[in-house]
Amino acid sequence: MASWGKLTFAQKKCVSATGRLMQGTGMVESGARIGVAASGGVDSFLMLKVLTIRQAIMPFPVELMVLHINAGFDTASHAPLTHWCASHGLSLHAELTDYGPRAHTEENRKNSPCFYCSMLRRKRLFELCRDYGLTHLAFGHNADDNVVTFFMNVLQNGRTDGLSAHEPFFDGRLQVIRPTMMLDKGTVIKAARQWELPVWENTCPSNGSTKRDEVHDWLRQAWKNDKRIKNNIFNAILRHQVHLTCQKL
Ligand SMILES: Nc1ncnc2c1ncn2[C@@H]1O[C@H](COP(=O)(O)OP(=O)(O)OP(=O)(O)O)[C@@H](O)[C@H]1O
Repeated sequence: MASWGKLTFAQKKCVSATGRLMQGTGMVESGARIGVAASGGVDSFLMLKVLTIRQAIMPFPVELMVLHINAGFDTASHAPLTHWCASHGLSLHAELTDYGPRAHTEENRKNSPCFYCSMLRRKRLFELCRDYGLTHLAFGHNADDNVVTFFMNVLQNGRTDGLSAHEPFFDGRLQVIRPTMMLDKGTVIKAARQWELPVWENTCPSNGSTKRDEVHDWLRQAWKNDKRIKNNIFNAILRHQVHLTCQKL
C-alpha cells in the first residue's frame, strides 16, 4: 500500500482530477521547483496535501517548497503549518508581515483592504520564487473561485475571464499554476476534513465581507435549489477557461 494509505472517494477525486489537469496541460516538467502558496485555509492546505501525493506518483522528480505569508493579525497563527510541514519533510518559508493591518490604514486609500493586502502578498511571493530559484508558483484556487472570478469580471470589468490553470510570468521564468482548479469546494472541504488537515481561521477583520463574498452569495442563491444549475455554470466556465489557457486537454 502507498505511504498515504487508503483514500476516500473525495480524496481520490481530488488526487485524480488534479493529476488529470496537471498532465493534460503539461503543467510541470522534470526538475520543476514548485513553490506552494499556503494560506492555512482549506483550499491551499488541500492543494498542498494533494501535491505531496502527486509528487510521489509522478514519473519524474519535482521539488516542493511551501511559502506562507502571515498577514500580521495573529503572529503565531501559522504554527500548525510549521508542524505539518516538519512532519511531512517539506521545506517551508513562513514570513511575518504587516500587510493586513497596513491594508486597513490611510496608506491604502484607493483600494479595498483585500485587494491591497493580496497585491502586497503576491509581490512578495514572486520575490520569494526568484530568491529561492523556484520555477513554479502554485495557488490553491478551486472551481468555485474560478466561477466567482468569472462573474466578478463580467459584472465589474465587462470581461469574460476566469482564472488560468497555467500562466507564464516574467518572460516565462515563472509559471503560475492552479493544480486544484477543477475541484469543487464541497469536495475540497470533505477531503481536507478526512485528512484532518490543521486548517485555521482567517482572522482578518474584512474576511467574509468582500466584493468576492457578495458575488459568491449571489451565485449560491442562484444554484441553491437546483444542483444542475451549479454543475452547468461550472462546466461551461471551466471548459471555456481550460481551453483558452491550456495547450491540450
Ligand atoms: N497568506 C498567504 N500565504 C501564502 N499564500 C497565500 C496566502 N493567502 C492566499 N494565498 C494563496 O492564494 C490563493 C488564493 O487566496 P484566497 O485568499 O483567495 O484564498 P482562498 O481561495 O480562500 O484559499 P485558502 O482556503 O487556501 O485560503 C490561496 O489558495 C493560496 O494558494
